[in-house]
Amino acid sequence: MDRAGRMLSYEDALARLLSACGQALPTEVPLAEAAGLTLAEDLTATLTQPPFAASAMDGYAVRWADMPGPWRVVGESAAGRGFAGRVGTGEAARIFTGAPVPEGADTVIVQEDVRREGDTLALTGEGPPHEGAHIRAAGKDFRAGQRLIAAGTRLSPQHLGLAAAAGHGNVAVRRPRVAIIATGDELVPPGEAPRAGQIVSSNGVMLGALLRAAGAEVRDLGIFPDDLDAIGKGLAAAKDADLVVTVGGASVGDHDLVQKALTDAGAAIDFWKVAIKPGKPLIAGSMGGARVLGLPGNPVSAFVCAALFALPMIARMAGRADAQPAVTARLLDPLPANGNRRDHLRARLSAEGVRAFTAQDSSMLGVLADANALIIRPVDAPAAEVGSEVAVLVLDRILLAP
Ligand SMILES: Nc1nc2c(c(=O)[nH]1)N[C@H]1C(S)=C(S)[C@@H](COP(=O)(O)OP(=O)(O)OC[C@H]3O[C@@H](n4cnc5c(N)ncnc54)[C@H](O)[C@@H]3O)O[C@H]1N2
Ligand code: MOO
Repeated sequence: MDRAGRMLSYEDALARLLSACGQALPTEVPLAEAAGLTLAEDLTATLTQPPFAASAMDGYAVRWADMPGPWRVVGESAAGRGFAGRVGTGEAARIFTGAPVPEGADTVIVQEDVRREGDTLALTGEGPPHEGAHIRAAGKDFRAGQRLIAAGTRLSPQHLGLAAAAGHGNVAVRRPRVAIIATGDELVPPGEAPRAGQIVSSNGVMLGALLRAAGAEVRDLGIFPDDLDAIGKGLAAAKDADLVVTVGGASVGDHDLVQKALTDAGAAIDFWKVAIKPGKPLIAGSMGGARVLGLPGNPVSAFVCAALFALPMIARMAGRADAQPAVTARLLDPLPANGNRRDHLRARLSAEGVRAFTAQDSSMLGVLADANALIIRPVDAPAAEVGSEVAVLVLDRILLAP
């Protein structure tokens, strides 16, 4: 709800959250750690690739004017060890893939097309199709000074290869810092045996992985009991983050203390409750320089809220354009009319279409783990027949979105 007491729509909530997000400060990271992170500045080549005219095949470097031979072999050019001499009229140099083309030569003949006896080389096959055949010109890929990757690009493994070839060992990225605080007296860490009334805190590890995969630097601060002082200590430890994510204690129960702990810590609450399902009791605010998202404790609610709101916030803080990972798909089963909250049904998307799971309780991690998509049901959507088209959030895509 906003201060006027209305429950916000998904669209208004997202717009408010995004407008409060500034860009995280740039930081230098080694290329080996940069996959999935967002480039802070345009990346420009400091090297030319290939740095020299290079052979694309194993064979012989010759002058096109001397075709169809024969030739006298005068030297060898290997990758990393070029031929210092010159290829003159009637001469050839043995050459290997990736090796510099010697001065004087302008064409490479593949070795399958020649017969060599001693230093004499004769054409036996078709030979090169044209002057310059099988030679990669210097700078064919890129040249020093050329802008190769734009600021705001999410770095793929291919971008890292390009950046390395272009002369970079490090890159400047924006990696928003996220702190995660789980709250609840009933929680024990993963791997620990719960006693009576306790459950394992599955949200920290799930959200940490989700947000890390989205390009954030995540600190999971662990579990804090339902106690104002304890949650306050967690918030104090989180305050240098760009985004503080609390989970649990967001609702109306006597032990749901997150809002109170936030205001005690000096945070300003922007809104509480969004017209979405699951995840209605979402809290949004700011604490010093940090944005705060208070996610509901039910694991599916926490996941859906993080997917819908935390991921676009991280993208904005990282300097990326907002992603649009929704697609349309045909329904394989009918759906009933929707109510007054935008619903996000755990579903399975295949080449044939999309099918919602029968069980949609927001505590069910088994169904969430089987789902590869969320069917989006707009507010007041009418019942939908088999074969009708629905909007679908593809879960793989929310992480890979550029
Ligand atoms: N009277 C009302 N009750 C509830 C409402 C409401 O509007 N009126 N909203 C419901 C909805 S919707 C949700 S969602 C939940 C959210 O509640 P909280 O954010 O306060 O979450 P908790 O009460 O702390 O926990 C809910 C549920 O999730 C489990 N949980 C909590 N943290 C974790 C964790 N880190 N890992 C795994 N599971 C966790 C917790 O044990 C509870 O079972 O409120 C409804 N109630
Ligand atoms: O919205 Mo709660 O997240 O329905 O379970």
